[in-house]
Amino acid sequence: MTTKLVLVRHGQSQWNQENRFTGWKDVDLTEQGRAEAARAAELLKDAGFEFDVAYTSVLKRAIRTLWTILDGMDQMWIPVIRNWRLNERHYGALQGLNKAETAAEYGDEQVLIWRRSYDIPPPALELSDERWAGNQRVYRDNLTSEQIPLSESLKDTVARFVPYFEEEIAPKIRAGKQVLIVAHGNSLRSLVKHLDGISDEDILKLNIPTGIPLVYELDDNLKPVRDAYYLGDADAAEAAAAAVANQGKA
Ligand SMILES: O=C(O)[C@@H](CO)OP(=O)(O)O
Repeated sequence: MTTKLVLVRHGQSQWNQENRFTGWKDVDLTEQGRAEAARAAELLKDAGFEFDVAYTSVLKRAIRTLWTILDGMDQMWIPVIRNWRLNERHYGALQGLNKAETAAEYGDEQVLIWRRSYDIPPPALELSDERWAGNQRVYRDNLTSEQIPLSESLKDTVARFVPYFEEEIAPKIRAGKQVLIVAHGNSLRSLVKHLDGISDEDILKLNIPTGIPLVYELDDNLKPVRDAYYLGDADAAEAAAAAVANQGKA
């Protein structure tokens, strides 16, 4: 049996627009981001998707994207599960800084390592930093202090998200349920790495554009039976991914 799994990165956020490292900062969608989410709904509706369950993070840019997609598809009734394990990779002390300005200060190469390397985390937050996620009820009440990151590499994101995917989401896909996951650039990179078996080196080159549904067709072992593909205009998706790559240049 082949089952489809759809991944969507949230639409453009306020800090995407301002080109700032975002991570766990809970910024909302821009008008353009809302329009991207509405367009994603159209593409999914036109392709005939009927979802059984949806997963998202506890960050509003992803939640609102999911709401907009389900609203546009008239499938708002399906179960929605929010979990912090789908959150964006924590960007540590870089959260809030402008990416191009950071590249001008530290160099494009260093910013590429912070943004895209597999196992090198950005500089860590101090526990006393007001940006520390433990100051917010959503994390203080639901996570242990060890689970609240001060910074995360992609490897750390894989370690918190992929086991959740395997334990919670994979059984639904194996049972033939049509699953929608709305998450973030780097949390989705960690899942794509897992599904496609991308090496630690090659994952550096992978960029995911905002608001364009990425479709996987998976066999019973959750191996892709063909390359995953973006719905809609493939050239536009490729150009949007290239633009994401360029955000970290001076
Ligand atoms: O800022 C972030 O949290 C992410 C996603 O928006 O950015 P980047 O593409 O630089 O990893």
